[in-house]
Amino acid sequence: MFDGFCYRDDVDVQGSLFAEAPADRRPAPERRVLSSGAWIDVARSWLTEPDGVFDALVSRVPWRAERREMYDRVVAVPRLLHTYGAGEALPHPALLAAREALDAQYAAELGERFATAGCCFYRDGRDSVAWHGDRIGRGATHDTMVAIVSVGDPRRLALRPRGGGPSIAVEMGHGDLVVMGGSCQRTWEHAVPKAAHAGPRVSVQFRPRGVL
Ligand SMILES: O=C(O)CCC(=O)C(=O)O
Ligand SMILES: [Fe+2]
Repeated sequence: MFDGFCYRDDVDVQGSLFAEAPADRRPAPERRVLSSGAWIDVARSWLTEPDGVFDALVSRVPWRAERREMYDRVVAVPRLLHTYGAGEALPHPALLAAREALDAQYAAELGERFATAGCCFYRDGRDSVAWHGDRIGRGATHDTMVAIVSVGDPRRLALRPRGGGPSIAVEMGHGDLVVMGGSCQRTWEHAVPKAAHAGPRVSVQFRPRGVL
C-alpha cells in the first residue's frame, strides 16, 4: 500500500538517522517586515495532506452564515464560518499537526501557544471579507499572531497600513501558510477581496486565546 510505504519510510528515516531531529519537513516561513512593527511570514505548500484537509473541512464542519461585529460596526460577511475553541477536536489530524508545528515554530517568539481555529468557507469568488483587523480581543492592544492555513482555490490576502498608504497582497494557495504577526492586527488591516473567478477555498486561522 502506498500510504503504508510512505509512513514506514518516514519512521525509518526519522527513527534511525535523525532520532534527535524534529520530525518536521515543512518549508521554513519567510518573513516580510511591514511598517510599524508588523510583519507577515509566508510558507508555500506548508500543510501536509491539503486535499484531505479541504475535503474534511467542506464536509464535516458545521458551517453557519454570520455577520461579524467589528469594533465600531457590523461588517457583512459573505462567507461561512465556524470556530473551534481551545481544546476542541479539529476535523482532520493534519490540522492538529499543523497547530503543533506552529507552536514549535512560534511559541518562543509569541510567548504562548495557538489555541483556537477559526474556519472560513469562501464558496466562490463572491465570498469575501472586508478590510479589518482581528481586534476584538488582545490584538487591539498587544502584539500577537494569526496563522492562516489555506486550502482549495487560491485567494488574495490584501494588507494595508491602518493610517493609509499603499496596500500589498499575498496569494494564499492550496496548503500555504501565512502568519500575520507583531502589531499587524492593530497597525494594519487585511481583507480577502472578491475575485472574478474562484472556486471554493477554506481558511483556517489559528489564534492564541483571547485574540479574535
Ligand atoms: O480568509 C482568510 O484567510 C482571512 C480571514 C480573516 O481575516 C478573518 O477571518 O479574520
Ligand atoms: Fe482577519
